[in-house]
Parts: sequence; structure tokens; C-alpha cells
Amino acid sequence: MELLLKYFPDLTEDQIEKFTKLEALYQDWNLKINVVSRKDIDELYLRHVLHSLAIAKVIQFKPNTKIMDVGTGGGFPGIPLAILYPECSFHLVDSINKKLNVVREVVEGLGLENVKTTHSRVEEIHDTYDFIVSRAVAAMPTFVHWVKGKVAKKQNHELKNGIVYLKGGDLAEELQDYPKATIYNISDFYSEDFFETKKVVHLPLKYKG
Ligand SMILES: C[S@@+](CC[C@H](N)C(=O)[O-])C[C@H]1O[C@@H](n2cnc3c(N)ncnc32)[C@H](O)[C@@H]1O
Repeated sequence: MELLLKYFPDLTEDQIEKFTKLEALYQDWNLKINVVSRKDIDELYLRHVLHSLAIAKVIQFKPNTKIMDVGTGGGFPGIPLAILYPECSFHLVDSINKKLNVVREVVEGLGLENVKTTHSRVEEIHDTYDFIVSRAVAAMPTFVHWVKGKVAKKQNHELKNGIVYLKGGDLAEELQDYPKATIYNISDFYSEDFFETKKVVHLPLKYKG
């Protein structure tokens, strides 16, 4: 929790309680259904929670923002963001139901009312969102193809509606066809070694484009 408060000092009591509860919930569910690797669960706050929240260092979602987390797996980045932004709605989608079962248990255990889960490939989702977040799911060209037409037209943020993706390493080649992409180094926000090569990529997407 200290780690989170170091970078998010304004958390409310309710948010602190939820973030604290997360560890026990994941530990418990991970024993039954292995969704997070052993090493990662020991460093849940660093590798999953803080990493997910790097998106919040790039964009502060306004109330009522509609966000989809594609390929959420065990709930990242969707769950930590849903705790941080209780007034926004989050749709967590994954093609593997087993993982979503853990997410559902965590959502219930925390009493998170702003999270909806759907077992589906994202290609089959037909709705629009202000932002589509993700981590470790597909290379950008595939991902863009999947989410085309799922971005809402009305802009409410300084950062244009579109994709906000957590990525690692050298992205020059992967992003060469996306001149509008902006890369943010997470190491500019967090000092831990784990984040040295990690980035947040923002790619604006046109409505129905
Ligand atoms: C490596 S895991 C990442 C999970 C999570 N985002 C994280 O960072 O911990 C990739 C996830 O994407 C999901 N996935 C892959 N292709 C998908 C698709 N087309 N639609 C929905 N989910 C997909 C997989 O089922 C898997 O849970």
C-alpha cells in the first residue's frame, strides 16, 4: 500500500480499503485458478496494480467515461483503474472464461459497481467506448483491427478518444505505421527498476475509423 500511496497520495479511505483487499482476494483465487504467476502475485502491487495505474499518469478519466479493457485476463489494467475511477464505467472483456471467473469474484469481493465483464473475443463486441485500454494482448496492427469502430465520437478529454495500451521494449517497428501514436515512458512517473523499459502508448482512433 505504501508503494501505491507514494504515487497516488490522494486515494480515499474507500480506495485504500479496496486496494488493500485486492491482495488477499487474488491470493485466495489464484490458489484455485492460476491466473497470475507465482512471482507476480508476490509483487502484485508493483507488477500489476502500479503498472495498470500508469495509465492514470497519462490520462485522468473524467466521471462517466466509458472504458473497455480488452484481454483483461485476471483483471489488468481494468480492476485497478476501476478502483481509482469509481465514477467511470469499465467493461472487462476476455475470450477465456476461466480468467473472467476470477475477475468476477474479485469484483464481487470488493463490491465494485462500475465493472461489467463479458466472455467474448473483442471482435464480437459491438459497442463504443471513449477509451480502450489493454496490456499484453496483441501487436498494435492486430489490436487496431480488432477495435476499429468501437471508439465513441464525442471527445471529453484533452487526449483524443482511442487506445491507451501498456507496452514494453522497443516499439519503433511495431508503431511505424501509426504516426499519431504517442509513447510515454513509465520511468518518467515511477522510479522502480521494473518500469525501466515500460511504456504507455496512446493512439487516437477516429469514430468508426
Ligand atoms: C497475456 S494475457 C494478458 C492479461 C492481462 N491484460 C494482463 O496484462 O495481466 C492476454 C489475454 O488476452 C486475451 N485475449 C487474446 N485475444 C483476445 C481477443 N481477441 N478478445 C478478447 N480477449 C483476448 C487472452 O485470453 C488472455 O487472457
